[in-house]
Amino acid sequence: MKPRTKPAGPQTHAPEPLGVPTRRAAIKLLDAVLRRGESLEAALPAATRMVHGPDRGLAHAIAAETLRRLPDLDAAIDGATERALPDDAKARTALRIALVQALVLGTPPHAAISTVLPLVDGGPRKLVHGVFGTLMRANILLPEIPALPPLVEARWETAWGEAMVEAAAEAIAAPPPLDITLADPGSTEEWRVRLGGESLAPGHLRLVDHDPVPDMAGYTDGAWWVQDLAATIPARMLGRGDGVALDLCAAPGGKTMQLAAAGWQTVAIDSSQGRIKRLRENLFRTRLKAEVVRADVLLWSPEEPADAILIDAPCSATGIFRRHPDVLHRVRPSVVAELAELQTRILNRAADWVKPGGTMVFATCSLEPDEGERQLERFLVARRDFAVEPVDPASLPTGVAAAEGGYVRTLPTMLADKGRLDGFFAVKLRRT
Ligand SMILES: C[S@@+](CC[C@H](N)C(=O)[O-])C[C@H]1O[C@@H](n2cnc3c(N)ncnc32)[C@H](O)[C@@H]1O
Repeated sequence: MKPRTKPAGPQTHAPEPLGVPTRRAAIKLLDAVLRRGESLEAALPAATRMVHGPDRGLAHAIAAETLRRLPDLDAAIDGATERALPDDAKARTALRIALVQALVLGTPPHAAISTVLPLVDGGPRKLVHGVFGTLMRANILLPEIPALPPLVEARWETAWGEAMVEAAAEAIAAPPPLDITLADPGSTEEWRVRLGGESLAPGHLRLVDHDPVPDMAGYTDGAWWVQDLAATIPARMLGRGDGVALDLCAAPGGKTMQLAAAGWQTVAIDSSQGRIKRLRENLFRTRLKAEVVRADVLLWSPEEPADAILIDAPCSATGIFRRHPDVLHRVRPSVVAELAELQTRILNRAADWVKPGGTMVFATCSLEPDEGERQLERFLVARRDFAVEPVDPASLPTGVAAAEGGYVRTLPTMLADKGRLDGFFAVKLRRT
């Protein structure tokens, strides 16, 4: 006879204490970046599947702030532990997110630790509790100017010098101000009066204090879109539209909208379905017109050569580290080398699509010379039918000038008293 068992019923679990799933999501985000080399943006949907509404934003904020302050958080942890914890130890991860909440995000210490401890149950709970308590009792503060990860610091010091490294460290302390681009540059003063802020170029406004973007006047009506000032430079370099412009690697469409608003007959090409969807939504909201093509530019080609081409090439994105601090921890030299090779292929292919006498702008939001200056050097050797076209100084934002080689290089040292600039490289080339 079979032994009697309890009838199977629905499984019940004790509900987790409030706030714990959000911290678990933050840890998943950190794992995705630090262990698997994914971007925060790409990891967000899967990591935050179990949290909703504002808790998603909180999970993202905990992970992003941890990445901003990682070397300083680790230094604090190492100063309070007898033996250094391995980089990927559960205890270190738990302490990082408890500390960042208490020291940066203003979470009361008891809430910061009580929402983290359940995540190390059955593991190093005592250690985490003890180290956190020691640091709180010592009233530690993180340094005002964050430390950059040592490998990034060394790489950027070699490329740009000490002053740039200092500026980058200051810049990582907080997310950048909000830059917006107006569809009609002629309305800049009108919108400056309505929204406040400062204009650093025609059609640009920089705002420090503002409402959530969708609630701001003019957003729903499509009068403007969010776009970092440095990111507007490549399309500014092409000037007013005169013919057909191909926008390669176009989504989510910041530069497509600039080109369309400047009068170019614009064709926007991108391979990503999700990002193309956002590009279409942006065009719909701003009522700007462009032909949208979903294609891999390494396989696609236009029916006819174009008057102008803008290549905002896929890159390491290290220039936008203020908004995407994950790049500081996941972009290794091998990643830069791979992307530089892809950029070379896209650039050489697109060069054949420029009409004789036409222009091409190549740009990357990178602080790695291999994705900018070196890329240009290689291209000019390979393509004798192209020359660097001088940039009209009036097309550049306040405080930005072309370098001696005719290209534009922006660094976080620039506009230091006005909220700084992202790192960008852009060059305008003419087919002779
Ligand atoms: C720097 S982002 C573009 C940003 C965009 N230009 C803007 O201003 O909003 C690079 C884009 O390149 C696209 N991309 C990457 N490889 C591609 C390829 N082989 N063909 C087409 N698009 C590609 C990515 O999907 C991504 O949207």
